[in-house]
Amino acid sequence: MSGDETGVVIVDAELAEKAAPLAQRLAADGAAAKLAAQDPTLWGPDAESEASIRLSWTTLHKSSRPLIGEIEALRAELRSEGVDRVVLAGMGGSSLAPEVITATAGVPLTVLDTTDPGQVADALAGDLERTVIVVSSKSGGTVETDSHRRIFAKAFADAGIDAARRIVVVTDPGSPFSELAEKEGYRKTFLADPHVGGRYSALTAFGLVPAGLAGADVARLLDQAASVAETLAEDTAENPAVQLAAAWAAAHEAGAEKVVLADTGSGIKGFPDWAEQLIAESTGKLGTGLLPVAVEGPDAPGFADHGKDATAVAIGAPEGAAQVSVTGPLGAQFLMWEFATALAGRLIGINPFDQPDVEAAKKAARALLDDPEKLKGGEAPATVDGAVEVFGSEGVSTDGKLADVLRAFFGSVADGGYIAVQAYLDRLDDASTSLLRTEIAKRTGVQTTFGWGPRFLHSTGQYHKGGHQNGSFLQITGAVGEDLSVPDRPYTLGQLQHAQALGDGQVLAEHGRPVLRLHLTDRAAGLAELVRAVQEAAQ
Ligand SMILES: O=P(O)(O)OC[C@H]1O[C@](O)(CO)[C@@H](O)[C@@H]1O
Repeated sequence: MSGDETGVVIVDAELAEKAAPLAQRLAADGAAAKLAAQDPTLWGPDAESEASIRLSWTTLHKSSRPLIGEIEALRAELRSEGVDRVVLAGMGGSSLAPEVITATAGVPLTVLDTTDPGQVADALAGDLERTVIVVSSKSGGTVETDSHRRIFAKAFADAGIDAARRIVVVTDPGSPFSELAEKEGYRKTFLADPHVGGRYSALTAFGLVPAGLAGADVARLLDQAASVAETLAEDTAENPAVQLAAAWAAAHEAGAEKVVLADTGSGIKGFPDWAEQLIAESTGKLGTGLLPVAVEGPDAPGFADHGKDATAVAIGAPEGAAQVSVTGPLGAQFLMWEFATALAGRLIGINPFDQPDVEAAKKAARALLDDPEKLKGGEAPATVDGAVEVFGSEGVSTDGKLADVLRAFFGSVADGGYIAVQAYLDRLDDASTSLLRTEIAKRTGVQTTFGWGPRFLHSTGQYHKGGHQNGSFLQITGAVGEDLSVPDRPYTLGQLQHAQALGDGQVLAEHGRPVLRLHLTDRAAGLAELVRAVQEAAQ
């Protein structure tokens, strides 16, 4: 983990000048100290009741301490039984932080936040004799996580392993998972603080248990957070969280609602993927908010060549086109970004603790699963080009070859809008799909995000439906080789994955957004054709 001082520097003089009065306003309002003291009135009367049950994260560096011994004891116990492979089933806030923590610490953790049958089958093919699965869900009702639990429980049983001894649950008190864990006699249940929302839960049991069981030094994370906690509570314009919030809000006011995040050698692995959920789900609502755009590095398109609609934020040194630089070790950064996001919410005028538009896509997917005929896709593709079937929402041109379709699609992006590539594929075996982000951003000059479905539905999905309505959506789905059934459920993983893509596409289309779905009937061949067509379309 990076040993740098925790700090925020607004490198861009023009932005610094615009941010200064907002930072002064936050300091004069006493907002940082009130936030540290968990004052729920900071976001106005409409947000007060939700905020009053969502602020315990400001003191987790103290309240999470007792967990450390429990995690260490369980890890030692498991290792003494030869169990040293940790699989984590969890969506959004229930897996993004442990993924960053373990990647940064260099310890292996298999994260399941997918419904791709191939990706889940690969996780099942690991050595089950040595495997423990951490099933993490605040609500205890998330369909992906429950499906993984069912699939692994059966696989353990089929392999003659006592499944209950290999399932560890992290959930909120009283959730369906906590009741189930008791009934089934699962190995251990960690009950998290219900007064912390998923995206603010990095330093609760949700972040610490899977990462600690996998071997990361989670006590150190709490030390790092503690080292910056007092500074974050100071009502000064120099407070780094105040600086970051003021920079974001000033940029937003000036029409730069996109925040492009690039790592510039922080030593933290994958931080933008965690920050994406925090920023998008917290701010993207009521037709406003900040759109995080996670990019590959400071030379990547979107960062290096960003226009007036975006702010370039470096995680690490202020390289290249960076307008803001944020430094510090991971534990401190978690807390600092959470403070900054909550304070930015106050400046932008939204409630940073709800996610009003997430449910719509879940509902649409459920409705499709209940109607197998619709799900089978009676709908015929508008065009087929090689291994790619083309489906478009109303008003999206599907005429001609794939390159023509893409040319028309790129050409129709709103002024100052963005393109979101959403791939419902295997993020390990189909990893190269993410290169499409770079290709499209480079060739169109439009800010372009990339998300794996259904993972992004629990992250940036809120913004796409609730934030600024200027996105154009490119969905990619793929043929499923061998499907996996979900024990005691009337659907397979492949059907669930398909329903999630179609359901979210429907909701986006109902918001009047253009949705182009490209279905790869052969994943490898279709992807190669798609990359070629993108290059041809944007010549
Ligand atoms: O921990 P849970 O309840 O399974 O939820 C997972 C994620 O889903 C969301 O509720 C959005 O769908 C996130 O806010 C959350 O982090």
